[in-house]
Amino acid sequence: MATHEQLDSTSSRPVLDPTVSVQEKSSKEEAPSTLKRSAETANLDEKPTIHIGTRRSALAVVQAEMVLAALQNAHPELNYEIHAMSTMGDKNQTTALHEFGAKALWTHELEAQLLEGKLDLIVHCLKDLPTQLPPKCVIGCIMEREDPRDVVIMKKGLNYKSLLDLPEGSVVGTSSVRRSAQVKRLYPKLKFKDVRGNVNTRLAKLDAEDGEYSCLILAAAGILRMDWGGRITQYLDSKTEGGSHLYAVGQGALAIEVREGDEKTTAILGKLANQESTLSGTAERSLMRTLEGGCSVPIGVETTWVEKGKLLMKAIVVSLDGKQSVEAERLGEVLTAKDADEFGWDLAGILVEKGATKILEDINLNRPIIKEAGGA
Ligand SMILES: NCc1[nH]cc(CCC(=O)O)c1CC(=O)O
Repeated sequence: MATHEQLDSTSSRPVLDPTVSVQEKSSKEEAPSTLKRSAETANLDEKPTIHIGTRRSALAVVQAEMVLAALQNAHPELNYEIHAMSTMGDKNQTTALHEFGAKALWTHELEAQLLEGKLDLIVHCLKDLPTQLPPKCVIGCIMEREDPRDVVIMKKGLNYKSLLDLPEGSVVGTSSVRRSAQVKRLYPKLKFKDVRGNVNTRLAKLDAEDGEYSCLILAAAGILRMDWGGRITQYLDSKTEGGSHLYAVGQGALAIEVREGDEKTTAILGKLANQESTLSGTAERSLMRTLEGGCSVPIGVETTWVEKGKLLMKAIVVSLDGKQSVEAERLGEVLTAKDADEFGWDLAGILVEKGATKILEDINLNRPIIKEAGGA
């Protein structure tokens, strides 16, 4: 397919970049989670090394360092190295994300390294992981979720706090159709503009004096991990004044991808897994898989444990212009992965009964179809 070349021409071959790899040694004076130039690369002892793959953005590297710290704590008998790598999605900053129509763009170069054995695990935001992983790749664990909500960050110097405060015609920066569709639905007076790049780049664009954005909508999790929580002016959720705004499937949770059958690495990850985050993440992903949505379609969710083993999940599907929407919720017992899968599937079924398919079909019909290189 011609689209293969189109995408490939925007990227060069992925390489593991030694300048940003971290060689962890046993020496106590080294802060375990500090990224440093690896001048001295030799391990001074015989500890086996776990190779951790991640994308290269500042947030991705911070996340990999969090995982490294947790692993070091659980298994100090091992060495860890972070390999940060540019991916095709990082390099193509011009095409709107939803036009790629393929989430796997962000991950398959890392997965190739995983399958070759050059990496032992890959740290991802669960949100960025396609619901269908490539053959021989599996989720080894889902860690405890950070705040999953979206947040509003106002431009420096503006005195507004919330979306309700913004005057007519204000420009909201977001590249997510889930965010823009939900906000359009509630605030038709606002305008939307794509904002690309890593979280730090986006904040710089927001604050630029001649910048056109009044605010950005981002995931709380990324902002909090970068230690920029002070910039958050509003948290968005189902109870927000002005109207409900739901988050992306998997948002806020880190997931670790491993080779299928790699018992050794899977066992090492045991202590990092979080049961509630695993079950809610599984239920959300089951809903999305059933609706065949990706990050490119406006599906929002909110899952809450109302008591131990009892999950409440709200979901919304919105048309791109915000004019049509379907909402549903479900409360039930979720104790196992199988329960979680069925729970998500059931809620998807309710959404379909209420007309979600029509909205999703319209979106898919109007999108340029660009298939991922080698993708199905
Ligand atoms: N789209 C990129 C992306 N993938 C995951 C997060 C946030 C961190 C997380 O969900 O764990 C972000 C940034 C954002 O949406 O603001």
